[in-house]
Amino acid sequence: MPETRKNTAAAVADPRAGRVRAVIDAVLPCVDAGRFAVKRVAGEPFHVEAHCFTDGHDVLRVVLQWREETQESFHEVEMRLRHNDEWLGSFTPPAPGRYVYTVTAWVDHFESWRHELERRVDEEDVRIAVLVGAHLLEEAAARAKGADQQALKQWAAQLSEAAAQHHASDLKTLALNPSLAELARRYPDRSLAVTHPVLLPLVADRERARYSTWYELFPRSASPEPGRHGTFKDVEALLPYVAEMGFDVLYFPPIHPIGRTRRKGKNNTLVAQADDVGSPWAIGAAEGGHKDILPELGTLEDFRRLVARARDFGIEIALDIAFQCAPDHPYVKDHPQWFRWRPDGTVQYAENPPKKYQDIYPFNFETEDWPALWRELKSVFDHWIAQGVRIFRVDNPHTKSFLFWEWVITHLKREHPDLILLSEAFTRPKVMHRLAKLGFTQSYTYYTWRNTKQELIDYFTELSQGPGREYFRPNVWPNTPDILHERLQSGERATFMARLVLAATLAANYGLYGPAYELMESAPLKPGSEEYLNSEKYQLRHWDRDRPDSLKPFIARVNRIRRENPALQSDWSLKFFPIDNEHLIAYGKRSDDGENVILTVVNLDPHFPQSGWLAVDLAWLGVDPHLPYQVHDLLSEQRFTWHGERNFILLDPRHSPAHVLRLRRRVRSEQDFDYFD
Ligand SMILES: O=P(O)(O)O[C@H]1O[C@H](CO)[C@@H](O[C@H]2O[C@H](CO)[C@@H](O)[C@H](O)[C@H]2O)[C@H](O)[C@H]1O
Repeated sequence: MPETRKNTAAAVADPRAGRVRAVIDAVLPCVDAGRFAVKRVAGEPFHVEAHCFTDGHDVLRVVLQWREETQESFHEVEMRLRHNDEWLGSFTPPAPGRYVYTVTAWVDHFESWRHELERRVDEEDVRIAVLVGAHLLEEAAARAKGADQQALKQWAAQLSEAAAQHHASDLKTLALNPSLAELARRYPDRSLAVTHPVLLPLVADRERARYSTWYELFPRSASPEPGRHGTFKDVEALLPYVAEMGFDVLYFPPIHPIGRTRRKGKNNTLVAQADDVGSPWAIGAAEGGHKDILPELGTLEDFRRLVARARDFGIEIALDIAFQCAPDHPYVKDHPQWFRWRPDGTVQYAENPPKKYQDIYPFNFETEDWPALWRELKSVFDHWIAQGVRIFRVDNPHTKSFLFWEWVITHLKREHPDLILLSEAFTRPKVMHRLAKLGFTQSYTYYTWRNTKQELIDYFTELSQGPGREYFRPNVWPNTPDILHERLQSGERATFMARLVLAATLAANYGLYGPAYELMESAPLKPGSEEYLNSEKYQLRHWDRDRPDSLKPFIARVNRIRRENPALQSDWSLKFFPIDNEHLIAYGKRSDDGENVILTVVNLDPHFPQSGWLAVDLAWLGVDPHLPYQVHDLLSEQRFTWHGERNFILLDPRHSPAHVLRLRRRVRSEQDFDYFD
């Protein structure tokens, strides 16, 4: 039966249905009418808006209802009318997990009566209205119990009695007594209430989902001795280095045994030499597969110790989940049905067009044995979770089945609500968004390829203000082992600094691939290529991390600024400000309470000083237009006193391509002298 006819039939069957007058037109936020979850952070208020009204001018009451997904009873929060039939309410999900919320509304006869009585002046009208009120209070008393019931009955009797004796103004004072109204409000008649038909889902993550600072390194290049394969113990020795730079997530490309058949050689060559180490994403060899560790890196014990040591430095280890197999992977022999075999007995290698991955087989998600495949892949996550890992970067998720992702993420997050999954899908926007909707906590973005002022403004406005922000949390990277953008190929220090400042201040989640970044590695494989020359993807590298020109101190400062300024730890407050120079970009971010305000200005031209007049919005900054204010450059420690909206900016890339300015408003102290806070 068509949906509308079913509804009509149900309405006729329910004797109440035709009497319901409250309408819930929309409940926001919601993603695809409730098909997917909105994302927020546990411990932070979640604001809900409902569009509710009724015919005529009776008064509505509207409540927001929410509960943990697995609980049965709802918590209820009264919503308040803002204007224009828009009702607001909020609740704070107490812990990471899945929640549901909805809205219930009803025409409230008691509130309507009060509203009506307030407007009455005619003595006889007031008297009748008061009698009506007495009747409503008796009804409320019938719904109440104990002392409340007695109080309501008493009030009803008082009103009936008073109606016969008192003047209109006394009657009104008596009837509109606010504390008695409060009591009556607790016992509303909800028999004709309507509830929004969809229980909307909400995923509450832990804080690191909103604010995280990632550093990617290849453990095999962590050795202090040139030519020796790095180990987890070497990475342990690098933890202070990573911590000093202020990173809180340390992410490794796959750490598993690497296939030998079709192993790739240095610089992505298709024939490996005897000493070539292969690509870590070519997972699986005689030594094992996705649950095993490449013996050269160390043992499972070493790994567990590294995870624990990292935690002492405030760093979480993130692993790469790359669901694909080198031809030598044990799965290929043990579960041949998980691969698509061609008539000639071969498997077509994996691709992410135009890239070709000749050294790996993709799984066939159309296999009839899919339940076993799904369970096995989930057990890979389970295995690493059992070793203490809670953050995963998922390789190329768009080349695997969407149904699988929804299933596996739902189950994993139900069991471990603190999991963070970063989706590495540099593909079509709609596909990236679908993956985020399916449950990925964070998503890679196109930031790497957004370089001009207008590109950055358009892209970050979309990310921070567009409807996708309800479920798509950007994680922006100025470089990755796969992407050495043309701009960075110039090797200019100012460009590396500017791209870093942009990433770190435009996005609350950002990461970089080091030490290539801090050492400003800039040589491409060949002209026009975005691949690094002598990429660590195919060979060991030895890095001189102590090089005097390293950007390490600069990165450490930028990350410290992020840590000390809540304005930079979330995305939605971003606001761009006009500045009359195409090479200068300016924007602000502020904390939820408006106390912490950061203005960033970046010179996108690495060669020349650029200057311009910046126009800020004083009301947005929370600055009194009649007082001067100070901006404190947290990069250079310079302080500038500004007046009014328009202020002059000059940025010389030879010194610093950016200002990260903390607003210091003028305040008056108790001793009555002025200072900047
Ligand atoms: O496809 P993307 O560009 O998003 O990159 C990710 O996935 C690739 C496949 O896992 C991975 O590619 C690397 O590993 C392949 C398998 O060993 C190898 O054939 C490629 O040459 C190598 O770049 C890429 O690193 C990863 O980020």
